Amino acid sequence: MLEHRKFVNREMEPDQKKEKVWTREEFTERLRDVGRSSYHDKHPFHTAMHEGKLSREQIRGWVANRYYYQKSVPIKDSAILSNLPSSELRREWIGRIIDHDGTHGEDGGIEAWLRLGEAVGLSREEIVREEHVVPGVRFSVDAYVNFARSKPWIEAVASSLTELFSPTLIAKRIKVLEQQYPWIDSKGFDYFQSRLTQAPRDSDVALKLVLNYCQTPEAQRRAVNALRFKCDVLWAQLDAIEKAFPCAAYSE
Ligand SMILES: O=C(O)c1cc(C(=O)O)c2c(n1)C(=O)C(=O)c1cc(C(=O)O)[nH]c1-2
Repeated sequence: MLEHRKFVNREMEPDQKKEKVWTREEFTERLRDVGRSSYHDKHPFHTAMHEGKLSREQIRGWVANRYYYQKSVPIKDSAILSNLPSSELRREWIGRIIDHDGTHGEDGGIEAWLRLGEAVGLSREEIVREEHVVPGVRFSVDAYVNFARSKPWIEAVASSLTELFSPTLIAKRIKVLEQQYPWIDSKGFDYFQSRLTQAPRDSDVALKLVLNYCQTPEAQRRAVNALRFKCDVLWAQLDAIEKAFPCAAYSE
């Protein structure tokens, strides 16, 4: 476990001198450092997925549990929206909710995730009933929604910056699923295809906001810590999934 990623006390790091404000470039690098050290692309469950080692049961467990994250993302974004102080900022953010919930006559990401569920052999009903969602996933996702509700909006925006790192992981995942898991109907991959354009656009907006609004050492430190928190949210989900669908089930 320890060789996969470094765990730090979020309150103590990063080591930023009180008086020093990072330049935009330095600040961006600090944020990217968080991804390099702590993003869930390095989680052993993802490593096993990428090596084609997951059983059907494990893939199904992952999809069924991730549904809880997917359905919570627009709730999280609605919480952020409610804390944004201007129409201009709310206009920037509102599209995220539509991306996931859809709009009249157009499906969103949650529907696409349910189609992925069907493509891996789950029924829509068992996903929506959350029969397979384990407590650790529920706790970590709920912590993310609560963070968005209760923290200053710019910290909540900073916590979404894991999306700076997701396109590389998702592009790899599409290839891996197609090549290593040919039993999955590739029609299920629409969700991931849409994220390849949505995530860079969203993280671009979020990064600009964070760079513009976090202008003191304290605000910058808080933004980095928010991103660390979010990496823990993603990591904890995979820990819980791995525990419920363990490595012993790798051989099918
Ligand atoms: O599959 C992934 O690895 C992954 C990661 C992330 C992320 O890094 O936060 C998101 C998503 N997917 C995703 O599908 C998604 O809609 C999403 C929204 C957010 C967010 O914090 O607002 N992150 C992510």
